[in-house]
Amino acid sequence: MYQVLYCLTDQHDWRLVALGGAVCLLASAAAISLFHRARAARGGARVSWVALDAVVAGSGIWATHFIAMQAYGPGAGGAYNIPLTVLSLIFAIAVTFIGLSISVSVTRAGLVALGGAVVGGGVAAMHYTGMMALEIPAHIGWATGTVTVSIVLGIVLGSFALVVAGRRDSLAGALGATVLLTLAIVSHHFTAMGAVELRPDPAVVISGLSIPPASLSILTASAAAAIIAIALAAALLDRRAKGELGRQQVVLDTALENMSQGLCMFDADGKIQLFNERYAAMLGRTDIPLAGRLLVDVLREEQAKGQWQGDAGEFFARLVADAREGRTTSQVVTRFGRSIRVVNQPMQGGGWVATFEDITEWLEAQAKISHMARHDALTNLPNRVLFHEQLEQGLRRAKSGDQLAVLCLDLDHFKDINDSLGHPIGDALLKEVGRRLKATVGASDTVARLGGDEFAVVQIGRSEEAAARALAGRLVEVISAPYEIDDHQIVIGVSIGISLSPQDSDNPDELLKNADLALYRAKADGRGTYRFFETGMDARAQARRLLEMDLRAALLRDEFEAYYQPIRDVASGRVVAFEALLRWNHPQRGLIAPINFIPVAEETGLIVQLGEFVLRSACSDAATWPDDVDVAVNLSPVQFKSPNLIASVTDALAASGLAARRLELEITESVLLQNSEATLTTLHELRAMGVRISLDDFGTGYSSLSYLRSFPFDKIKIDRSFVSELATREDSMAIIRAVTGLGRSLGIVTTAEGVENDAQLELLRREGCTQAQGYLFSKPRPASDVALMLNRPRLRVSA
Ligand SMILES: Nc1nc2c(ncn2[C@@H]2O[C@H](COP(=O)(O)O[C@H]3[C@@H](O)[C@H](n4cnc5c(=O)[nH]c(N)nc54)O[C@@H]3COP(=O)(O)O)[C@@H](O)[C@H]2O)c(=O)[nH]1
Repeated sequence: MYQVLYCLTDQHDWRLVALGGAVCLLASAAAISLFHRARAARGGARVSWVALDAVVAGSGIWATHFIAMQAYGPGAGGAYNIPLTVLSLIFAIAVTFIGLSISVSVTRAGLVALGGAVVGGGVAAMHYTGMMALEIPAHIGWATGTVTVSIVLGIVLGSFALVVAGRRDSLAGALGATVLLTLAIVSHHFTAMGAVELRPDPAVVISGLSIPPASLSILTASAAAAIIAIALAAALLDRRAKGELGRQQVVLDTALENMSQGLCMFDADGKIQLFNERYAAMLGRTDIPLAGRLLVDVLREEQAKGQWQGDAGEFFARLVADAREGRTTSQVVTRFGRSIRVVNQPMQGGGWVATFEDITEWLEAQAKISHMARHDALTNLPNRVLFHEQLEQGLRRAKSGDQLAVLCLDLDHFKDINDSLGHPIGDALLKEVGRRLKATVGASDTVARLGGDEFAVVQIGRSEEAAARALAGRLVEVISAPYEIDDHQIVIGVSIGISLSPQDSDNPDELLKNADLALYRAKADGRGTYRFFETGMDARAQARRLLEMDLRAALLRDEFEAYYQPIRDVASGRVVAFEALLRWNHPQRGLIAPINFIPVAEETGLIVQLGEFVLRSACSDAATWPDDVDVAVNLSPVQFKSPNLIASVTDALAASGLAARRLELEITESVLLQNSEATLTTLHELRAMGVRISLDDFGTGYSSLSYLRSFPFDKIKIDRSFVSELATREDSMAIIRAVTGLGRSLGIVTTAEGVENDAQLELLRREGCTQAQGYLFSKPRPASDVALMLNRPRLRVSA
């Protein structure tokens, strides 16, 4: 120690020592600044920063050494061996590069210190190589102990310098590290100089390959200038980088605080490094200190306040482990009644970023969409999709011995209500029907709206046939009870088809199809009732579907033809009219009678087209007949629902040129049964055109006499069932007598249908019946036979 002090005070020029110290401080400051830049960079950029740092630090150590050597009195007369001097600079730079490379790339303090120790070792390597370059007329010896101390000082202080520098990039840290690195270099140098033992010897010759002190002064001054330049450049770069960093920080902060998600960044230990306000607000952590705290501590604090439940330690350990093993996790948690999706994304180099998204509204929208996809918007009942699922579930869950019933419901004539009262009333009616259905079925039964006016029910139990029968009866009753909607009194019936599982099928689609077939039967049987599925319904429905397809094709292929049957005046025997009767010339099945296709044509609405065809044909054929022969055309009740009826009659008359008075339209009582106000208006309009109206099949309905009062018919046609029983049944005779009497007193023509023999004709003549029609005169025949039928009173040849 004394030796070192003596060396410093007595053997050195203090002005140059101060200069060396200043150069060393400057070089150390630049080296530490560059060290921070290198630590912040990655890959190739980091290597460049480390290399520049090594040049600055190595040159600084080297320049400090040689400036200090200029201050060293005993060495003043000497020179410096050039190769060793250069080698000392190379050692300084190379060893420093190795040490810095280690410290820059690691985080553990021990390893950072190891890098610092290597830098300290580089200082020593440079110093002693530089000392070997010194050529003076003396022998240089070394005090081993002091040499060791000098090396240890360089290594230890070098380690501390880089550990402090590596801890954080702050001004205090940078200053501390700069001072420590300066101390490492300076303390090593002067301790090492204290170890020098000179034995003067004039015989020692200075080699030719040496550099004189004056030249060395220039060299060290250049090195110092270079260090100052590099230090200034580094400082500038540092300032710029920090400025850029600051701007980026502002941008990052703005982005963080304006994002809709909450964000929190944790280091590898689970300590909160960064978070935004949204995160704190979303998790209700605004009043808890968060920055720099372990998440587990935050959770425990919340737990104490009753704001967090669970095992905080276990939860935290799992998060840390997931991040360590690179697992991204995602879950939805509920906080303060809100649903929050949390995603924990591990980061490279340890730690994780957690993002928090409030998905409450999104989940609600999802639930709404899913509800809408499976429910009917009008009634809020399950729709066909959900009904199918529930039916499948019911079938799966049904225990052995359980039975399941599917009831398909269709409102009777709902379309009429929609058409006459408008859709808002129709909608309100459907809603009320849905409500009544729900109120009537059992708690475990399912009600659905399959579309339009179709509803369905699934019933599960042990004796389902009896239960289904009881429920169907109740439903018919409940749905048929009057409705009061917007001051309208509405009455509507319902038809129900029922299929049972397992007997009818255990397949949901089959069960629905079978219930549908049974529903079709319920409608065909007069509506307002229920029917169970029976085997064979399927075949009948299939046949009906085929017939419907066939009918449509037949219309396109023009396979229909109007036949005519004469109607004779009973008194004179003259043909007064022909009744047009439709026939289907089927290419395979031959001539088909209307009884076999009119009902299907009526159900499908095809009767409208067929009726128009008969009207057109009848009018154009009749226009070619004698002027005193009329034509009668049958009108179906379905044609009265078509808004085109008047137009098609007008068109048929106009197109044929037939006088309206020669056209007779035959309607049955069932026409008057439906929406009678509108029907009567149409009948009056037809009548006003000059067309005559007959009441067909008289006597087969329920209230024939009251219908005679409701419209002034031109003709009553007595059904052939009375005529055929004339000879055998007294009451038939009485009815014919009553009707002909009624006709006479009301001034209405009466026509007896189905006259097959002279006896029947004779009786009718006696009772005063006006006209007769039947096989006695002729069967219905094609238009080409009209002339024949006009000329021959009897034409018994079959048609
Ligand atoms: N809406 C329309 N309905 C039509 C049309 N064409 C026919 N029809 C209706 O089809 C039903 C069956 O008609 P059809 O098989 O032609 O039978 C008619 C006559 O052949 C039959 N008739 C006549 N005389 C006798 C007889 O002496 N014996 C006997 N067993 N049958 C006889 O009666 C049918 C005519 O009846 P009606 O119409 O009541 O005068 C039938 O209900 C037709 O109305 C059409 O174009 N449109």
